[in-house]
Amino acid sequence: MSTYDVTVAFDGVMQVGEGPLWLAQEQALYWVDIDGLAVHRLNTRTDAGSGAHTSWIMTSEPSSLARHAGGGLVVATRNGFVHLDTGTGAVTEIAPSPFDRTKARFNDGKPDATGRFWVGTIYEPRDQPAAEMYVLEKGAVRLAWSGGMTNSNGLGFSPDNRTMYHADTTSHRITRYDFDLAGGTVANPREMRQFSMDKENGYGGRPDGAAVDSEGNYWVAMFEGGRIVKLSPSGEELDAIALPVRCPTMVAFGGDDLRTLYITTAGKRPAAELEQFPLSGRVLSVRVPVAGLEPPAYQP
Ligand SMILES: O=C(O)[C@H](O)[C@@H](O)[C@H](O)[C@H](O)CS(=O)(=O)O
Repeated sequence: MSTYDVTVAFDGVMQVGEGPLWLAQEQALYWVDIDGLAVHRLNTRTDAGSGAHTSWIMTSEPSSLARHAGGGLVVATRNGFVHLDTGTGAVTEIAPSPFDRTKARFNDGKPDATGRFWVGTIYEPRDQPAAEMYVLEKGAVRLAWSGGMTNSNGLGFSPDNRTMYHADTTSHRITRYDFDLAGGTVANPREMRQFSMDKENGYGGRPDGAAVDSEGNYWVAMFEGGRIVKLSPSGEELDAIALPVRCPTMVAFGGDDLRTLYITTAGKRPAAELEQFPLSGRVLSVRVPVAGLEPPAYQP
């Protein structure tokens, strides 16, 4: 395991920091606080001054972000997909969520190279694998698949766009799919990595949000595992980053060279955990030796 120097990128405390997204054009990191109902921006330009941090309050839980090709962001929220004009703060509905909002919300999402925004759900009762995968395509929402998962997470696409990576946090499993970019479909699911669910013997956490680097390796936040794990496309553990928090939630590559890994974390945790890990809820960052990929924009 390499040695990494983890620092605090943003010292505000999130309830459930998630969905980090780097916008190279702005040299800014965006992320959400799911239970805080907020979208945040950190302008990393040294001349940002008092404008370094901005946030916007949503009307329901935001869970993931995509850059909108027309400007601003697409935000996946419990109530549906909205456009956030980050210049004016205006929020405009794109499409309502098509599921029972009393039992589910949108969760982790990623745009594909054609500009579709893939977003899974979390089935909140967590008593059956009833989560779903949706796709926002040209303003319309379609169901990609249903079931087989409880908390949809860990979405990523290989650099050649021929593989989709996906995690179900609850079952501690990461799956690879053959991805048809032109058709927007997946096939041939194969287990990529099954993490131990034994919380009594060296528990390493469960896969949450993830990102794929320019070499095609998959970096995943291990919730309650206190680490980021780097996996090869076949699921072999190549490296790991130990963190000063127990609950990282997702990673995104940023910085002017895409070699800064930003890490969102959960702050809404038991008091004993917050005492042991006082940086819980912050946005962390760490320099890594490989560049990431800037996610594509959503195409309306
Ligand atoms: O993906 C999310 O919604 C957030 O990262 C967290 O809610 C996290 O995934 C979730 O709490 C993990 S679990 O349900 O406790 O396994």
